[in-house]
Amino acid sequence: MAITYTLKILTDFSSAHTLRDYPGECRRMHGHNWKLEVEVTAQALDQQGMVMDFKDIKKSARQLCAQLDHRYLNDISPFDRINPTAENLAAFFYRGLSQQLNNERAWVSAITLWETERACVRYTEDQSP
Ligand SMILES: Nc1nc2c(c(=O)[nH]1)N=C([C@H](O)[C@H](O)COP(=O)(O)OP(=O)(O)OP(=O)(O)O)CN2
Ligand SMILES: [Zn+2]
Repeated sequence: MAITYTLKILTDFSSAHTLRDYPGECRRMHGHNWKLEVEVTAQALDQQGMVMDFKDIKKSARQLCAQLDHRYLNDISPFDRINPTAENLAAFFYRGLSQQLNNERAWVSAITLWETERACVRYTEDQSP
């Protein structure tokens, strides 16, 4: 029987963006209170009986959010080059947090980014450490 544990933490940040080449009002500058969910998965626990300390996941997620908080996203790399869509932001968080948190036993398995209370993207890659 395969066992899988998936942790999830929630944090948030506020920032403005404009969507380039967008045929609607989102091409004008506007802001969101983004909500970020980070999932970390493992199939075995550490000696403390944890996948990973929630505190470590929250710390890394908050540090990355701080780079975007109260900023105009289109000014910040890589969103000065690629559109600051929910999809591209989710990939940015996935890659950044994977670099910081993944180890031989546990890995960032999904990022869910809520752009509004009614719309989010869930981003995943190959499910392996
Ligand atoms: N696939 C995507 N679609 C849209 C994105 C995106 O990042 N990925 N972004 C936007 C805009 O940034 C917009 O601010 C969000 O629009 P929307 O979800 O429509 O939010 P509203 O609250 O304005 O819409 P309601 O109809 O009131 O729910 C657009 N699309
Ligand atoms: Zn928007």
